[in-house]
Amino acid sequence: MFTLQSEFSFDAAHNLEGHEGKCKNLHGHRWRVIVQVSEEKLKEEGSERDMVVDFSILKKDLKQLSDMFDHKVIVEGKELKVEEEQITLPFRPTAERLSQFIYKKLQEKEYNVSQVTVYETPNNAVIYSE
Ligand SMILES: Nc1nc2c(c(=O)[nH]1)N=C([C@H](O)[C@H](O)COP(=O)(O)OP(=O)(O)OP(=O)(O)O)CN2
Ligand SMILES: [Zn+2]
Repeated sequence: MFTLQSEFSFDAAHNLEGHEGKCKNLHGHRWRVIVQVSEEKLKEEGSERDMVVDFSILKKDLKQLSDMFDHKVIVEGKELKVEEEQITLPFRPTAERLSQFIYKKLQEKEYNVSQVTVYETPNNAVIYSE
C-alpha cells in the first residue's frame, strides 16, 4: 500500500453554538489539515506513471478546499448580519465535522482518501477515516 500525505492551512473564524465554555464566542484559528490518500497500485502509464497521484494535482485540489475557508467565518446554517465573508455549513463547525467534510469533498473528486486530520489548535486534532 502506498500512502501519500499532503497538508494545507487556512485562517478562519468560527464559534460553537450552545458550547458551555468560551468556544461559544466568535474566535479564530489557523486550521492545519493533513490529508492521506492511499492506493495499492501505482499508475502504470502517462505523466503520473509510478505515482499514486501527482502531488501538483493534489495540491491544486487542496488549494480549492483551502480557498473555501480561508479568511472566512465558518457558520452553522444561518446568515450573519455582518459584512464578513462566510461559509455556511449544515453542521456545527467542530474539528470533527470539518475533517469529515474535507474527507467527503476529496472522495467526490475520486481520491481514495484514507484519513484527514484537522488541527484546530497546535495541540488538538481530530483524525477522520472510514
Ligand atoms: N472535540 C472537540 N472539542 C472542542 C472543539 C472541537 O472542534 N472538537 N472545539 C473547541 C473550540 O472551538 C476551541 O477553539 C478550542 O478550544 P481549546 O482547546 O480551549 O483551545 P485553546 O487554544 O483556546 O486552548 P488553551 O488551552 O486555552 O490554549 C473546543 N473543544
Ligand atoms: Zn475554535
